[in-house]
Amino acid sequence: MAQLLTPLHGYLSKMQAGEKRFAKRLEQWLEDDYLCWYDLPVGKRQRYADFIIVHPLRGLLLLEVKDWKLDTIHSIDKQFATLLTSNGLKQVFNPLEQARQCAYQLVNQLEQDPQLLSHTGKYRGKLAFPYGYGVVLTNITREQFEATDLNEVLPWNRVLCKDEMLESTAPEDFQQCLWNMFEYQFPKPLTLPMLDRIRWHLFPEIRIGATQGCLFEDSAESSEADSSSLLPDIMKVMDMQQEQLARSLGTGHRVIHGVAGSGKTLILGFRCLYLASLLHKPILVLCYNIALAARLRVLMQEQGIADRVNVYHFHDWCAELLRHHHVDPPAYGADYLGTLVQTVIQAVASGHIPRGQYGAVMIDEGHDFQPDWLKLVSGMVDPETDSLLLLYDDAQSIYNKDKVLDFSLSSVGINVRGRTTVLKLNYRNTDEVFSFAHHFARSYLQALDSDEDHIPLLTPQSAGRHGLEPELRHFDSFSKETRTIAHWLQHWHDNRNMAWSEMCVVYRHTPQGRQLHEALQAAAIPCQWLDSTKTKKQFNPHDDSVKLMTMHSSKGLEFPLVVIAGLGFMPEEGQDVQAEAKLLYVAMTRSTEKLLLTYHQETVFTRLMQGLDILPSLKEGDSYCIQLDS
Ligand SMILES: Nc1ncnc2c1ncn2[C@@H]1O[C@H](COP(=O)(O)OP(=O)(O)OP(=O)(O)O)[C@@H](O)[C@H]1O
Repeated sequence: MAQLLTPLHGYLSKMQAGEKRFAKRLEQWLEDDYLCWYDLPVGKRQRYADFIIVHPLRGLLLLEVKDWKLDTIHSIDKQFATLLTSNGLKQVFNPLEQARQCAYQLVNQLEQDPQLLSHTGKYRGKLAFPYGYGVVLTNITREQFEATDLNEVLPWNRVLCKDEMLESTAPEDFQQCLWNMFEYQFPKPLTLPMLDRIRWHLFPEIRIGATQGCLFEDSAESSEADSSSLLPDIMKVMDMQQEQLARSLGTGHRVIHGVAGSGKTLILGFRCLYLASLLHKPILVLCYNIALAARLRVLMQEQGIADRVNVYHFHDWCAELLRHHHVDPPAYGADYLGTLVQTVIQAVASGHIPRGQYGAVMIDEGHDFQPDWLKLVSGMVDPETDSLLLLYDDAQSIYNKDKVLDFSLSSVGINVRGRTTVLKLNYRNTDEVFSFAHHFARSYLQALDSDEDHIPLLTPQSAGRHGLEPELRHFDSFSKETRTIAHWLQHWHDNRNMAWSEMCVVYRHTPQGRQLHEALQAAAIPCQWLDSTKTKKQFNPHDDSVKLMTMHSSKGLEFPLVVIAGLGFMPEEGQDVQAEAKLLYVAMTRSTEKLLLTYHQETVFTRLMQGLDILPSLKEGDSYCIQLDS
């Protein structure tokens, strides 16, 4: 079965009858290695092709689908067709010319990418794979076609007719009609990286990295020669599952249950961008973590949609709702936050705060939300769109002390039967960091009963990127630990060309944060300490400073280098060991490249880590850390 990357269920209502039939045939009759998209704007000039099909050996095919009947075609030439409609004669483009132009635009763009070209032989300098284009006439049979002179403007091999896509048609015959539309065949199949590059060029919105998130290229007029010199060597795009998921999120409620680093926030970004161009009401993005909310706000600003997407951490949103609707907030005191939430819930119940205010609501890190919060938030979605997305990873639930999600989602107004997707592949961490974190945490993470309404605990898989082994370092005292960390940071900055903004130091308790901050200040290292609500709200990952924060604050964030300091203080006596282990797991999985863990006294965690045979044996002077305090 072909992979339809624009999943049919979201598009069937938009499709003409013939398009629906054709899409179903593609899904049924093409094998797994065919990729198909429907009705997406492609490339620089944002032209639409009804269908795009890519196959590793066959190449790239663009198709226009027409439900025309023979007697509705008044006249047709190579450029235009005149149709008899209920409103009289109507002139439209010849569909083959449409498909041809779209194909040439794309081919021109793809030919700017040296990695997609042949470098030898007669096709040197041309695409290293074939391409074709054609027309599907869903209401004209081959016999009818041949009885006319249509062949003069629609060559027979570039047309697939009604009787070639019937239920009774043999799949091989259907495929043959598609392959007749290619003029050439190449012996070598497209490699996976080439397929990713093609997707990168076709659909800017699925790019990851510098240009990730653009739904539209900067300028349709920008010179192709210019852009070719800027093409990255490695093109990162969403994987097929992520792309399919991102494109399939239509109306209704949806849960994405993904392991740490599986691209949940990436999909949220795609979704915001897409919906911002469609919806009239604002979009609400909520999370629990203040620093994550700040990071997401930066993301929305970078996408140019900050005016249409409201990002808050949950309690900030509650306070903002009260302010905006002139409802008195509770007095500061014990359980201020709990009372704040209850005040909002009551104000909504009494009609002082209207429901359904948002065109779409997205909840990142939904595992930290309590049932009454989710109920409140789900009531805020405009019933017309009913668009709610909950992103979730139980292994990272670090705030709820009680058993997490020990309630059904339907009990809080979230209806996701049949609409839960699981993402298991961790892209953020290197295989080394990922294995270390996973081996450490797995004995503490217990699976909950799972059905679609309750969220199971997932076993993550590594995407397989390799890097340095994590390191665990012991010191005689915590003060020596903090001074050494400061020295290492300086070393990486000066000798390893690492920007300050790429480094993060995390700790468990405030006194350790203070000591670390003092050590970094004493070493004159630019440092942003997220020690208050104000500084967390000001967090900007791009600021040229080392970030210092608690493990809780680090959730949802990522940095090339993560130093986890003060392991000797974890877990403290009387603390819930499982909860502390989860917290440590969250902190470890923030690292995209290097992970360093430090401690000054043994604990149950450091002993467990030393027992993990994946830790490297440390040789003096032979590590990426530098020797200090000789
Ligand atoms: N298909 C992919 N190819 C390459 N990199 C990817 C892919 N998907 C995600 N990433 C990268 O992996 C990292 C983690 O993605 P993201 O922050 O969206 O994950 P997450 O599921 O929200 O993680 P967490 O729950 O731990 O916060 C990001 O740097 C993102 O760019």
